[in-house]
Amino acid sequence: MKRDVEEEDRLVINSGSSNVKETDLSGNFVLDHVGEVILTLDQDCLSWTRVDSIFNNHQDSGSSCLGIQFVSKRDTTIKHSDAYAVEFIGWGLVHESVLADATGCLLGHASEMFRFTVHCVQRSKTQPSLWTPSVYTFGHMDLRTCQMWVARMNTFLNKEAGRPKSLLVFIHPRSGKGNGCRTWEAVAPIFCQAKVQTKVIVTCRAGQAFDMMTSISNRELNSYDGVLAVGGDGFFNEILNGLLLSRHKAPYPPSPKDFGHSFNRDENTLVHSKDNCVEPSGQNEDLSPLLSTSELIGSKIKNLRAEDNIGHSDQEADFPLPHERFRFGLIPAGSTDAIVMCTTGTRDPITSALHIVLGKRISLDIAQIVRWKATITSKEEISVRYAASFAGYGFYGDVITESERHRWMGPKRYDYAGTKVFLRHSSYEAEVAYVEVNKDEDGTAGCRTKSFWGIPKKSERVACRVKCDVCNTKPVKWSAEPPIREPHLHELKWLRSRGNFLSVGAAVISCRNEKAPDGLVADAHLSDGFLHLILIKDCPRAFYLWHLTQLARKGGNPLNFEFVEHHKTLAFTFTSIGKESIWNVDGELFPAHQLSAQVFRGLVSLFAAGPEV
Ligand SMILES: Nc1ncnc2c1ncn2[C@@H]1O[C@H](COP(=O)(O)OP(=O)(O)OP(=O)(O)O)[C@@H](O)[C@H]1O
Repeated sequence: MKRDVEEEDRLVINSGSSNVKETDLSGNFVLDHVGEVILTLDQDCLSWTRVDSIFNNHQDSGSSCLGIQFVSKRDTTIKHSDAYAVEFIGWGLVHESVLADATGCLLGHASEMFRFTVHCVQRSKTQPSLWTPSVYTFGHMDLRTCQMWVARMNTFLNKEAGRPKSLLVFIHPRSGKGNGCRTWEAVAPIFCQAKVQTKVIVTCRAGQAFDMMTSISNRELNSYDGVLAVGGDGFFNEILNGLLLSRHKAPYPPSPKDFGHSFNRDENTLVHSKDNCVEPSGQNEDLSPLLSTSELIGSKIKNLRAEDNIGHSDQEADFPLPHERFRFGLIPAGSTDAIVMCTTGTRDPITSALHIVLGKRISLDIAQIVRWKATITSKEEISVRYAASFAGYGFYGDVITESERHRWMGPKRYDYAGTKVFLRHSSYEAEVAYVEVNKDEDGTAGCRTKSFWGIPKKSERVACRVKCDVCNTKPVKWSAEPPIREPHLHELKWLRSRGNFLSVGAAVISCRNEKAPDGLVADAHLSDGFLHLILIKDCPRAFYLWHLTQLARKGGNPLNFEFVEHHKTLAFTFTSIGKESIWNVDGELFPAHQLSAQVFRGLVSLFAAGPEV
């Protein structure tokens, strides 16, 4: 007989409790390695109480035998929001008693019965950002009872919003220490258990993921719930650019009147025809023969604009940005993995995979960087890049240039290159103009220059975290729109800084990583719509070392120095004046003599919940 939902809702099996609601299911089961429990399922969670209270105060943390970790007896609830799979696993052994002998091994007997497992997330007690998968096995002698609980649990899990069903996965096999494929193998079972379909592509060359993201039709892209990068920040940047450069329609950044390029201030559009876009010159290749990988991609990116509709055969299918459903995901396998650190609070592939299968969502600001000239002598050649974490010049560009020469060293190349560039102590003359942000637009915004050369002051920091108030309280009008639009362009107040800089940097997010635990800008937010412009003026090497050591220290104050300018802004322009360095965009090389940049608030979403701090 067909049982309708209402009738099923009233079903209560072996209810030993008078508190059970009509909509709940309740029944006696055996929880593997715990014993007999009364199991209750309601719309928020699956919970249990132990029938046998003899062991209530015994072994209340998870036990192990021969290296196998068993469930903790202290845990008595699994929230649906923390569960990602429920599976009926058939007939087999369930361990019923929990006494441990002197060696910690479990004694007692096991019985055969029908079983189902619940896969969920467990948060580390010492490091709340670190998540591990955990599995609970419940047994019952009746097949139909087990199957019904599985079906009902799955009904609740299917109601959990935002969980992905189908993902496109790119793996960079040579990322970081060359562990891209092994990293994916370690997390792939989580996707299988969660019944997430994955189309996996292992890249054979730099630029392949970019090409595929550019040429994939919107219809096919819309058939996925997201795209995952198994690799580092540079690989993520490649995928991000593949999607945005061909689909994001937006005016180029605003600039001061004397910046000297063809941004049409009246119409808020950029006047550049295909004639403006020249093919990569040999000169460019000469400039940095070592940069072959990223410049190869760069040259492909160069003239690609959303308006050209390159690679889209199905123009009728739209791909709106920001996209309501489609998200990016990042499984860390790279050398720095700053984006993962900032968005999950840890650098752990399993944690990232769990954020993804649980369908977590966080918005991310994205900077649009428009290069007008690659070198002082080159013709105007417009090239656009999007950055999710950081764009830097001077020290940062030199480190990435140097490190590219020593890619064979793996992640250690950054220490080597950093030391070499630090000892070189080069400074570069440049002019930076940036948009002043009024205090009423952001209470903490505006220009901050530091007051003295002495002991740094502790600054007031509101770090970005899970359910961040700063990221979630901005007016909707800011969302994913250009930060400044007509008719407000003429109202912009441009401030300037000109001089010799050791580095010029623009942080979109805090850029935490293992070398800089709080990041370059500890109070940068993932989606507040601001860029943090960090200008480090030429100073004695010892002072610069002091700044770097503050950067490397948890709780340090790298920005509280007289020679450091920190400006929260919406857009900036940069022109090199004397000797040149190279820009570093999300860890990838980007030669630019003159560029402009702006930030788009929450332009893309990531499968992540934010850091627990
Ligand atoms: N199969 C491949 N072979 C070589 N390079 C590749 C391949 N796939 C992607 N790349 C490129 O390698 C670059 C670095 O990738 P990734 O970020 O994963 O590594 P990484 O070791 O963390 O390096 P970085 O610190 O520069 O980010 C990216 O620009 C990416 O385009």
